[in-house]
Amino acid sequence: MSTPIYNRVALIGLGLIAGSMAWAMKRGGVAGEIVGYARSEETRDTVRKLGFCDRVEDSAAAACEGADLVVLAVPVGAMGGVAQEIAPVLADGCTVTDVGSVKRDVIDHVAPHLPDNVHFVPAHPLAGTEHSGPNAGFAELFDNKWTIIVPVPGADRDAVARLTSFWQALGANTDEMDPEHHDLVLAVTSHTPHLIAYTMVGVADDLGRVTDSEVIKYSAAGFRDFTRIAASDPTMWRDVFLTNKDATLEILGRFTEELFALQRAIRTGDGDHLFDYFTRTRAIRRGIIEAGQDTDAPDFGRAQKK
Ligand SMILES: NC(=O)c1ccc[n+]([C@@H]2O[C@H](COP(=O)([O-])OP(=O)(O)OC[C@H]3O[C@@H](n4cnc5c(N)ncnc54)[C@H](O)[C@@H]3O)[C@@H](O)[C@H]2O)c1
Ligand SMILES: O=C(O)C(=O)C[C@]1(C(=O)O)C=C[C@@H](O)C=C1
Repeated sequence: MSTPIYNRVALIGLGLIAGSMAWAMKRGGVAGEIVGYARSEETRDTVRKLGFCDRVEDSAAAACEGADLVVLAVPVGAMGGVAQEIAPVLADGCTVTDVGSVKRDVIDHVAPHLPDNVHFVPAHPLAGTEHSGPNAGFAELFDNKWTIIVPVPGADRDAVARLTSFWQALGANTDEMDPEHHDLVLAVTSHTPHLIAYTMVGVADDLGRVTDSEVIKYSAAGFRDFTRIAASDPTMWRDVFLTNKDATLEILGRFTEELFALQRAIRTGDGDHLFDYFTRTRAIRRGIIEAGQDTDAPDFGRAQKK
């Protein structure tokens, strides 16, 4: 068993991400002790039975006492309130991090509550599933996925380096970004695609001439992928869109323009436009497969290139 990177890790919010972190910490001997807290008593009891925390406390403050790493793993809109609650008990020199899907808003709402003698190092693991809650976590979630570390100006480099080693020990690859760029990149690669999936499934549900049972029975692979994404947690995604407003609206504006252009090409029979567009988008997919970023993809993408 390797030497723990942190002696005591406090997880606040015990759902998919915290549960996966805890299982991955246990797998790699990354933490001396894992202490947890979630708002609902039912979740706390479930985690006591699941056993991914060594100790589950009945308040966020009690869970954070003596921790050298505190992880905020609650919906983005709840981060500020939790930071305010735990601030008085944070140990001198400890690191506070978060796993929120949006970074600018979390920094703006968490940093003002934290005392000067703790290090705040925001982060975002780019890994998840459509499932939520403590039963959804698993140790392999972060293996070979990216975690983006988003240091605040003047961040203590030792604290950043230690959190980076921590994420690497959980199986992730790491990169650094500033919060604005992070939020724009994620608006393109995660947030707007989720909104499109929610919309498409909503359209199918609203369509009177195609029944829900037909949608379920005849759903083709593309639509089925949309339904998986659209089954994601409503609280989490409500908070993502409310807190990454500007970047999401910018990407959505561009999306709508391109959609209208495609709509026009279909109406006017402009096959060249459709063909050229689809050729360009196929190159993006091939790029992802060639970079080894889609571990679910069959090998044919690479084989075809040879
Ligand atoms: N699900 C994903 O794919 C994914 C991926 C990366 C990052 N994230 C981010 O990670 C965070 C957690 O997401 P998740 O998927 O683990 O969610 P989840 O719904 O599985 O778990 C959230 C947990 O937080 C608890 N909680 C909610 N409000 C709270 C509060 N005020 N105080 C204490 N506990 C509270 C809930 O009871 C639950 O235990 C979110 O900020 C999300 O944006 C999610
Ligand atoms: O795989 C999924 O189900 C996800 O939606 C995970 C996903 C993503 O968009 O890739 C969702 C939100 C995150 O903040 C990070 C990862």
